[in-house]
Amino acid sequence: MSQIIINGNGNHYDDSHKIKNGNSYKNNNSSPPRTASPIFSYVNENYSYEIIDNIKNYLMARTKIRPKIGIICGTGLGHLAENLTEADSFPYEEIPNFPVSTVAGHAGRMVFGYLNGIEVMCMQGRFHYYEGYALSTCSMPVRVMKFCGCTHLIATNAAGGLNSSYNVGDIMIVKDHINIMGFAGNSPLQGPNDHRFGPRFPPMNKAYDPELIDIALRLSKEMKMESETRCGVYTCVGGPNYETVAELRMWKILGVDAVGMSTVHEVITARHCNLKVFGFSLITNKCETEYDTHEETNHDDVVTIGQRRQAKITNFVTRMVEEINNLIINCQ
Ligand SMILES: O=P(O)(O)O[C@@H]1C[C@H](O)[C@@H](CO)O1
Ligand code: HPA
Repeated sequence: MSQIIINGNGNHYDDSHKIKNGNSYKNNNSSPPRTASPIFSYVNENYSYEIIDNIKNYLMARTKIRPKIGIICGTGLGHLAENLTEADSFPYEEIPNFPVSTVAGHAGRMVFGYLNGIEVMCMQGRFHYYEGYALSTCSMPVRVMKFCGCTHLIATNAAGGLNSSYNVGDIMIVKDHINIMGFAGNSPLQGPNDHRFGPRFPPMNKAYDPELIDIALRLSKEMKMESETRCGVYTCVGGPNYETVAELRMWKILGVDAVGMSTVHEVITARHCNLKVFGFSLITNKCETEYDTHEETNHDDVVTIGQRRQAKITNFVTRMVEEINNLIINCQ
């Protein structure tokens, strides 16, 4: 029988949705559905410096991995984390003060390990605004990455291709974003600023590191992925509904190439605490900008395309991690 419980961390959850620990976790399909905790709903959660530090201490006491690179796996892209060796995995339920992942295609754990010999930490599942979390809650784990020692963030996502030249399966390196939710005054940095995280008014003109973009473009040539690699502008909508034709047409005029429901607030939080960012979208569907079509975007297709492209994405991220690691070593 399920019951609503409050765990030692103050998180409320229904134990009928609790994710199993251990190896059974590897198969995400076996996980029962999860629900966002009502305590987080629409509240601008105050994840203080001390709380983030506690989360860091919890994790660091339980893994020997000391990552410089943090990775966020987008919908259907969690396979990446399965490639980590000597991995230490932490289900979100078990991490003090952590929210839980509720979306299909997001396993819901923080994984530390080696990717081709390089120490990384990886969010296998992220948090979205439409799950009921404040933007600051959605992007809180980015600060945890910073506290764990990361200097770089790789943010990946599944997105709809709005640029009509994009094909399903393409990788779009994010060169910039348009913060549509920010236009309505919604920001992960809203509220009092703790300057120990970063400045009150962080610049955002180099949100996506130009050097990392150049490296990614070079890699795409070396990996013979040039014809399926794009470089464009991403935007994040609140979701969970996909967009109307009129909305998509408007964003196309505004210069958006790909539409998703994440990443922007994570990148803002990352830049606020001075992480260098590389981001890319897997184009999982074409955005429907005509009325006379029978096509409809659906989440199952989004997840399926992610799974189909997982080998390529894993190779690409692995090469990016190697390149970033070289940059880090050369800066020491
Ligand atoms: O977590 P990401 O941004 O990769 O997931 C996208 C946006 C929605 O969560 C979902 C819609 O299908 O995929
Ligand atoms: N719109 C918004 N988010 C998405 C889409 C889309 O078409 N595809 C995957 N995530």
